[in-house]
Amino acid sequence: MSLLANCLKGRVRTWSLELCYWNHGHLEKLRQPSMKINYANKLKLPCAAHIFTYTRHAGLKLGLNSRSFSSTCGVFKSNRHTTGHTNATEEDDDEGDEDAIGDGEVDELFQEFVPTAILDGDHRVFIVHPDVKWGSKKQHLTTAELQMAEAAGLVQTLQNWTVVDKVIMSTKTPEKRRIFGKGNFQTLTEKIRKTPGITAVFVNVERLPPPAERELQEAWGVKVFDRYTVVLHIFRRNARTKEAKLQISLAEIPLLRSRLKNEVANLDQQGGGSRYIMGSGETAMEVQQRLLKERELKIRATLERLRRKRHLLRSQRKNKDFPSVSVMGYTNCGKTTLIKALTGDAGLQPKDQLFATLDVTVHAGQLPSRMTVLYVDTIGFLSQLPHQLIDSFSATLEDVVHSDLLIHVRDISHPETAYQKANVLNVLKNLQIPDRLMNSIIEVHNKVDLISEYEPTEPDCLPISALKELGLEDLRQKVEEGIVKSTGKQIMSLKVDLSSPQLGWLYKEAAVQEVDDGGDDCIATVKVIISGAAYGRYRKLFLNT
Ligand SMILES: Nc1nc2c(ncn2[C@@H]2O[C@H](COP(=O)(O)OP(=O)(O)OP(=O)(O)O)[C@@H](O)[C@H]2O)c(=O)[nH]1
Ligand SMILES: [Mg+2]
Repeated sequence: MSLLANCLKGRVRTWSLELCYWNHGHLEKLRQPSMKINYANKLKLPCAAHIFTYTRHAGLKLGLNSRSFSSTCGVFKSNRHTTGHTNATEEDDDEGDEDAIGDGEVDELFQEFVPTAILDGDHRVFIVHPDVKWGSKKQHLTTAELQMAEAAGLVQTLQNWTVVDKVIMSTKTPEKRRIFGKGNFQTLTEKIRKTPGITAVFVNVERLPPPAERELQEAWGVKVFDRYTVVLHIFRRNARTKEAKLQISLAEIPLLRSRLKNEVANLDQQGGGSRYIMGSGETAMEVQQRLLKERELKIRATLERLRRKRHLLRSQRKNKDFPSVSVMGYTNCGKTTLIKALTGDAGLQPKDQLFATLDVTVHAGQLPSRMTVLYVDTIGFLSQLPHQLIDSFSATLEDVVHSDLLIHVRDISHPETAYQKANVLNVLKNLQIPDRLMNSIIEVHNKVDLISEYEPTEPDCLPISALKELGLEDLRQKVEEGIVKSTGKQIMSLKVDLSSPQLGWLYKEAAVQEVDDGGDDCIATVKVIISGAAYGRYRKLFLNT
């Protein structure tokens, strides 16, 4: 009490710090009406495991602005990365938009609460892959070695993270807290404890429940991560746009909840976790849970505002009559490289990195008939990711649902290519992509340049190399056929009277490809891509039929 009170002394204003709670049993109530709210920047609290603060002003209860709040070893930490990079996404143009969501507002939410385990710098990682040999959890179409290679790839994607050692250990009981049987667990624990210099263990499972995470951490004496945590960390480092940042913040809420449960369980062991906070009628756990709930609602509301804006932009695109093609596939399969090759958009930056693209971006390209299409670059998929993560990105993936055609890019040189395909189709199924789109998928086998003798593995697939620009003309042709089919547009040759407004009308309402007047001043043959509805209007207006 005295430490905190002394630290705060002398800083002015009308706010009051209502309570603070210390892990070593102190329960204090402070009432200092003359305290400045951003004191916490300067505070260093040597052994506070939790500080819960909320302020009251004119009867309103407000969450403390955590940008100015830091707890030395608390559940949350603030973090301020600077990201200089921007992506040309639709959201960039906020000017004149009354409902615009400011960068500051989003950054504040993004930086506000970060699960501490994610923040703690660089890691020397020991990877454990539980190999389930039978039962419903057994993975088909892949092997433990390939899964381990993917796990190592995830770690190596993170700058300054290194893999120190890896172990594949078989288990019959992956759902148990310790995941492995007694003997294997003991062998593993000895190996981990004997490996010098490791700072974390990455258990290659979808999600570890909080009690399991706590127990493993205690047994191994270092931080323990699951796939969810590692992937979120990659996302956090790669996020550029407002929407991606908010989606990540939303996906982190379950992690924050788990950490909270672990912290409170630790406090309970010390005899202090379930105490009521004086005057509030709530326990420490309840206060934090409430704050998290409030945060979740705020993020969801902001995402909804962005979603509405995205919806508006999408309908504007539709009005301009540009068909859209969503390019999706497993992470690192070459989606961005392909769009760059199809559109010549130099702004696109393909990278040999998992989850390089986190933002949906749209790029215009031309088809053989000179029809303009918009290619939508999307976030890559990964096997064994919890629904929460996919759900938080579902607003972004709405673009996929609303496109006219899908291209499924596969890295055909990858040893797990069949497994990756099964995962992508599974995610699409869960996203409830309409049948008409599922049936329109163009499957592209990318990176054929890396295979000495390519043999098609399924009918109707197109071999290409996005990097070497091979097979792209065939792909454009196939996209055009698909678009014509899915949009109900037709390619027609019309005899047009050049003395009437017909040609001008066609330029406005359809996509004119060619005008051939054959030396005749009055009549031209015009090749046009036109929707059934527009052609009906044309006939009514100019042909009286
Ligand atoms: N050899 C070869 N490499 C390719 C080809 N296409 C893409 N790549 C490489 O594969 C890596 C990943 O490419 P990206 O286009 O970033 O892949 P992505 O699917 O957009 O990846 P995420 O956005 O991370 O999901 C890069 O190093 C590319 O140069 C190809 O046809 N041949
Ligand atoms: Mg990409």
